[in-house]
Amino acid sequence: MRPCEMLRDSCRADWDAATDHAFCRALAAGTLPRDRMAWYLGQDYLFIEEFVRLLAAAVAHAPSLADGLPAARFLGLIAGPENDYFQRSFEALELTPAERAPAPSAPAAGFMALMARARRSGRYEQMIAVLLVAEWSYLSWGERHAGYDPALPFWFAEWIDLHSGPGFAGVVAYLQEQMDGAWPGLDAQAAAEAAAMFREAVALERAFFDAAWAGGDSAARAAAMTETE
Ligand SMILES: Cc1ncc(CO)c(N)n1
Ligand SMILES: Cc1ncsc1CCO
Repeated sequence: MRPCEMLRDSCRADWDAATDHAFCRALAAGTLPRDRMAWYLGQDYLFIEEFVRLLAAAVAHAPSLADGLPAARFLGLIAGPENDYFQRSFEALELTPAERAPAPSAPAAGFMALMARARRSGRYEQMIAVLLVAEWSYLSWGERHAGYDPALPFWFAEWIDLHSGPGFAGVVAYLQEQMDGAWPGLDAQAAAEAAAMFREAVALERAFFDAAWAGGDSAARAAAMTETE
C-alpha cells in the first residue's frame, strides 16, 4: 500500500466523517443556511494566511525545482482565484465586519497552530502531511458533489469547483507523490511525527465541519451557557 493510503487508513473514522459531511451535502444541495456558510467562510479565511506561508515553505524545502514547481503554481491559485472567491462571496452574502473578522473557533485556532508548527519544523514531510490532508480531504468531498445543480448560487458552486476536477486532482496527486517519495527516507521518529501531523489535521477537518454544521458560534455559546448553568 502507498504510504499516503496507509496514513489515511490510520484515521479512517475521522477521514470518512470529514469527507462525507452533512455540511458539504447541504452546501451542494443549496440548502445550507446563509449564516452557516457565512460563519464557515469567515473562519476558513482566518487561516488562509497560515496556509499560504506553509505552502511557500514547502516550495522552499522541496528537494528539487521539479518537486517544488507544482506547489508554486498552486500557490498562485490560492493567492488569485481562491482569494477572489472569498472576497466575492463576502460581498454577495453581505458578511458583517464581525463575520469577516471573527474570533477563531477551536478548530480554526487548531489549524493555525498546526500549520505554523509544520512550517517551523523545517521538515518537508511535515509540511506535505498538513497540505496533503487539506487538499485530499477537500477533493474527496468535492468530487462527490461535482454533479451539482447548475442553478446553485456561485458561493456554493465555485467552492465545489475549486475542490474538484482534473486540475485540483492533479494537485492532490502531486502532494501524494511528494509524501510517498519522502516516506522511505524517514527514520522512525520522523515518520511518527509526520503521521501524527496527518492524523491531527484529519481530526481538525472533521471538527471544523462539525462546528460549522452545528451553527458555529451560536452553538458554541449555547454549549458554554449550558456548562455554566
Ligand atoms: C479547513 C480547510 N481545509 C481544507 C481546505 C482546502 O484547502 C480549506 N479551504 N479549509
Ligand atoms: C482558504 C483556506 N482556508 C484554510 S486552508 C485554505 C487554503 C486552501 O484552500
